[in-house]
Amino acid sequence: MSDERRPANPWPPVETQRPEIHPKAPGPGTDLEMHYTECFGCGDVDNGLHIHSTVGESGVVHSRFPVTRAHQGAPGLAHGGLLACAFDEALGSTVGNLLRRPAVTGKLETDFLRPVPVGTTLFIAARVDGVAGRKIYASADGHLNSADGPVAVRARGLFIQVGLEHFTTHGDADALAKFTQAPRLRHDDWDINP
Ligand SMILES: CCCCCCCCCCCCCC(=O)SCCNC(=O)CCNC(=O)[C@H](O)C(C)(C)COP(=O)(O)OP(=O)(O)OC[C@H]1O[C@@H](n2cnc3c(N)ncnc32)[C@H](O)[C@@H]1OP(=O)(O)O
Repeated sequence: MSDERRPANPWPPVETQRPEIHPKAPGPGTDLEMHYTECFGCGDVDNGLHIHSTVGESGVVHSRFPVTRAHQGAPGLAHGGLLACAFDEALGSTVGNLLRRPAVTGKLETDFLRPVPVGTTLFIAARVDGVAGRKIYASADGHLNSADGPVAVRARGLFIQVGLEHFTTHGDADALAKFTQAPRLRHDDWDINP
């Protein structure tokens, strides 16, 4: 089905406020470092997605996902679940870097409009659309092979702001300590009160 014929639900689905870019958010032109070396999306992980992101103008973050044979589902084509993963990363990174609020994915929906062949690079443009209390709504378009190439995948995500104890309670406290000691990620520069 073409994009135009897909039913369009209102987005964001609730009344929201305009997102406020954090004063210490990286500015336009900044290449974002991997937020965690072991992250499957942006980290230095064998057969990971190796996504690189750059802050663009007007609250847009541009991410590139080079699709390799390690990312196949059908022969020669990217696996849909890994494409969803790429958008989770791109959206989560946009929320985290621009708002500097720790947040986790509550809901992620994807529209797969065109196949994404191995050997292509998906250019993902993501933005924060609105904020309602702890709920942060973000969306992204994934273009084939260039920033203005045809849109192959679209995604919308709801991120829920959490306190840092979310990660120490449910995750690896030592890894989190290393994560938040990195100068760029100092958590006293975050908005951590949900
Ligand atoms: C400088 C910084 C850089 C950092 C870069 C970082 C990059 C990171 C990149 C990595 C990217 C990868 C990122 C990842 O992979 S994150 C990993 C994947 N996600 C998770 O593991 C999250 C698991 N879920 C939970 O922990 C809890 O369920 C959470 C914390 C989400 C909510 O449990 P909590 O008990 O705390 O809150 P609540 O249940 O009262 O909900 C609160 C509000 O939210 C609404 N709600 C919740 N869920 C949904 C839903 N599905 N649809 C619609 N609405 C939903 C809910 O109705 C309520 O609304 P309201 O009643 O208030 O109106």
